[in-house]
Amino acid sequence: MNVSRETSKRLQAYLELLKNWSAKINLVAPATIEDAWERHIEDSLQLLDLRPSPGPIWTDLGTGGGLPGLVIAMALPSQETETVLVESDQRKAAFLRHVIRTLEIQQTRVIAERIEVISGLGASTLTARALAPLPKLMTYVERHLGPSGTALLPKGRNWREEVAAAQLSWQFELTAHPSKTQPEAAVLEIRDIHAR
Ligand SMILES: C[S@@+](CC[C@H](N)C(=O)[O-])C[C@H]1O[C@@H](n2cnc3c(N)ncnc32)[C@H](O)[C@@H]1O
Repeated sequence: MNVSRETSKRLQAYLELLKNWSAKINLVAPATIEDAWERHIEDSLQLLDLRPSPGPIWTDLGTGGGLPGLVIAMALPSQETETVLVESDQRKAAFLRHVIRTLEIQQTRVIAERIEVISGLGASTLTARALAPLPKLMTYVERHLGPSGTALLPKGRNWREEVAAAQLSWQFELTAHPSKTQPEAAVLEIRDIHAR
């Protein structure tokens, strides 16, 4: 996805903060820091291209150091959508809030609690990267996705096995999009979820 020059500058500033704080807390795998634009920024931005239509709430579960939720919040057209980041690790949540304040990211808030205990967020779009295998992730998605919402879930090369395992307990509509940044990986677009 192409972003404006202003957004690109903010994303670079975010990467600087990510690198600085990574010296103290484990925000992303150290080996990925040098290649962070492709491994993290482009990997996150590809989700925006898959967003079905603008909606009021974009929720990112298990945001960690900001991926993909904070990148989405910086790149979304302003004002139309609130971004809600859920991250239970208090130090990571403090980092997310620091970035939001420092880069003046609008319409974005952090919930520093566990996904399982907070009330359903009714997300119009829901993302979660590297949070849990799909069968477990589906319980989180079902809790926080609104009735007509869409989940966009980046998954590694074993995504077909994860889908088969999840289908034992869940019915859902699925479109698998090839990842633009990782060979054999996919972004799973999931909606209309029902427990079997
Ligand atoms: C492997 S990291 C991935 C972080 C980020 N999404 C990424 O792709 O770089 C998983 C994150 O989810 C958070 N997490 C795991 N289980 C959680 C839960 N039940 N509620 C809230 N956050 C959770 C962890 O603290 C961690 O930061």
